[in-house]
Amino acid sequence: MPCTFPQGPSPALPLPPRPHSLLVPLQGHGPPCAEPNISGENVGCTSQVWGWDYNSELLGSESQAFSTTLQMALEQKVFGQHLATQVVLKALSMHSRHKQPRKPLVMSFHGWPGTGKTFVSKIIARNLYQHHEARRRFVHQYDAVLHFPHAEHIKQYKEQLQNWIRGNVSVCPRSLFIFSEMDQMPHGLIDSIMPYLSHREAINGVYYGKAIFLFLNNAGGDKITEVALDHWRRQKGREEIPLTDLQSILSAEIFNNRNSGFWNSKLIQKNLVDYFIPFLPLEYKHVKECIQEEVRYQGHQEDEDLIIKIALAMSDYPSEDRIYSSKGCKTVASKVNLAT
Ligand SMILES: Nc1ncnc2c1ncn2[C@@H]1O[C@H](COP(=O)(O)OP(=O)(O)OP(=O)(O)O)[C@@H](O)[C@H]1O
Repeated sequence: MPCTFPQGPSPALPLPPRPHSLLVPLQGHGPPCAEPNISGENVGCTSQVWGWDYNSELLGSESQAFSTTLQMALEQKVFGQHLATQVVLKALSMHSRHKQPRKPLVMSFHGWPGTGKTFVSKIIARNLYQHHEARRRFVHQYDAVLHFPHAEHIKQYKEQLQNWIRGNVSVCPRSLFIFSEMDQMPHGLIDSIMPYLSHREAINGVYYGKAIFLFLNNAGGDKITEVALDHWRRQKGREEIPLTDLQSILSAEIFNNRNSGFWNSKLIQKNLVDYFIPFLPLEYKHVKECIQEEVRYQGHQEDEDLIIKIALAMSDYPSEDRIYSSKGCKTVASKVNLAT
């Protein structure tokens, strides 16, 4: 069963003419089709080669083991994001248990830079697909700035994006799609994948319910910070910030904000995003933990004074109280490198 697929775009260049290819879904026991990944390279997707079928649902004890390992990774490595980690864990555990989930799992991460959105998406990818070769085949990253730089090419991008998703899911149903820099996404582009995110059986023989979509956005970050700051000013704990309020604030904000890739998006209107996940602004103590982690990673001796100095310098918002780091933990590695 031969398959041909479109090639991915050359980053930041006008798109080459794209072949109209016939996408043949992999049905049960046929030989593996070549898979289009973002680099345009064709690789197969035989999910069993690593001793584990990544395309099948997790059964009882496997599901429990997956949840426990993911929970440990999130709790140990991610600082100050109790809301995000709770929701991610619940959503993934539920989705991975089902043989035929009703729809793909769609999560939208929101927050200031450096708060852990990409970091968490990497932890998810690593835990879902432990083998690096599996990650290469099942995990697909799209960077709006890199892959969709020219708003005037939106028509081509729409077709291309549909082809990539259709092609990837037809051979690797449990594919993970990560869209970063969503704020730079040309308006309307993301709606082109709407049919794949809806509740359906299969479209032209391809079933999308097992796929997972993650959207990473800065849009909504200011609103999250407003809510967090308001809580802090009313002397309420970070843990008391209500998730449900934030979720509705986020969906409204990204729909109405012209600086968001979801501006006026039908995906939002039709409620196809399952979870809007807030990444809270990081406080001094979280930045300090990031610095400690980085000091260890770079193999330096822990120097408490130095760690405090860097963490204090990074806590800069709002200017009068300096509770949060406006860059999160983003520049920690270079700061530690320079200071040691
Ligand atoms: N909450 C966190 N806990 C632990 N480390 C973090 C956290 N947030 C950020 N980091 C560290 O900072 C680095 C940069 O963060 P990350 O790339 O996840 O930010 P981001 O939220 O995706 O930012 P942007 O919106 O600019 O893409 C991570 O690789 C990680 O080392």
